[in-house]
Amino acid sequence: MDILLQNGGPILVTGGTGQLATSLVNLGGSRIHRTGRPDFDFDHPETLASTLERVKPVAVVNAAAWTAVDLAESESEAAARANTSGPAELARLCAERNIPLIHVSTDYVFSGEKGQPYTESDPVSPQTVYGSTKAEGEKLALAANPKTLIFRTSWVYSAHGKNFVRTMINAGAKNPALKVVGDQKGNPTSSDDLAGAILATLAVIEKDGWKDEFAGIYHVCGTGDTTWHGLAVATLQEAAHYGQKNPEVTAIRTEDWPTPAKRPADSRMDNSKLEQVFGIKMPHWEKSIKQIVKKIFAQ
Ligand SMILES: NC(=O)C1=CN([C@@H]2O[C@H](COP(=O)(O)OP(=O)(O)OC[C@H]3O[C@@H](n4cnc5c(N)ncnc54)[C@H](OP(=O)(O)O)[C@@H]3O)[C@@H](O)[C@H]2O)C=CC1
Ligand SMILES: Cc1cn([C@H]2C[C@H](O)[C@@H](COP(=O)(O)OP(=O)(O)O[C@H]3O[C@@H](C)C(=O)[C@@H](O)[C@H]3O)O2)c(=O)[nH]c1=O
Repeated sequence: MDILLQNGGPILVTGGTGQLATSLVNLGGSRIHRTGRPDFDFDHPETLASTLERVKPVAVVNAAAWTAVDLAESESEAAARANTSGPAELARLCAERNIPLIHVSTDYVFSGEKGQPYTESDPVSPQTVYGSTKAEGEKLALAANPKTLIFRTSWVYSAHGKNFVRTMINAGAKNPALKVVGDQKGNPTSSDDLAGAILATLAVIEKDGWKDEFAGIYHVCGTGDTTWHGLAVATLQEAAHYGQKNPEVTAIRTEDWPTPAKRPADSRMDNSKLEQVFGIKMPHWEKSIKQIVKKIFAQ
């Protein structure tokens, strides 16, 4: 059964064949209109207005972003076009049309030093170019359209696209032993679960009509937390059910896996606002990882 009402207008989903855009297309039914490069390209801002003019959406979900965290350190201008100025212009165009925008953001807007799950009222303090460009994008999108909702998510994985879970399955198939950082904590999120939450939110907005209190920031990540090492172990244990040999997975420290961008040590986020405002509960990551690994081996 479709989550969205059958008889509404088109919902524009940006992000081409990315993880979240694909999940939205798969779950959202006939009202989802997916767009991506070259038709919709933040590097060519004129394509934003032309896409909105053509599709005439009743709402927009922005799932397009620069997500290469390390590469952003050296490609900061392109990252800023995709994560900051592009979303700001998209929000402005949505405001002109008086339509809601769900803009997706990240746990990497936080430094990771709080020691407890972050809430929406915690100040951002990004430590990377990716995180800074996303934090700035949030601010500008909120300012440009009074009907903006920012959905901050984290550690997104799915059966398609580039993500840590697929990387671990591929690496595990080739290597007898893997090393994975065990001192960075967060909430793994299935892109299908995130898509489900976005569609359920749009359904509430359509059913109740727009309310000004809907605008603002929401944390929307898988329930439950772990480390990257914990996620790797859970993924490979599940993969073993499908005949993959289980490699040994050793937990290492952040300093033993040097990267250009410094990841937050603890970017756990609290989802309670999403439940309070929209009545949406996110599934536990340990349940969702089983579904996604199953999908990966069914391909
Ligand atoms: N992946 C993750 O772990 C996390 C993601 N997020 C956020 O969730 C959202 C969705 O991420 P996810 O689906 O994983 O991302 P993906 O990297 O899977 O997909 C992103 C898409 O954005 C498109 N894109 C990149 N640059 C531009 C541009 N300049 N103009 C237009 N489109 C562009 C890409 O297009 P093309 O296919 O042409 O390259 C790609 O299809 C993003 O906002 C991201 O910041 C938040 C937390 C974690
Ligand atoms: C592949 C690999 C990574 N690692 C480490 C590096 C890093 O600290 C951590 C995560 O690795 P990745 O680089 O794959 O993940 P990363 O690109 O940092 O993932 C992030 O993407 C962006 C888009 C987000 O918004 C974040 O929420 C988060 O999901 O695991 C290992 O320790 N061993 C490995 O074999």
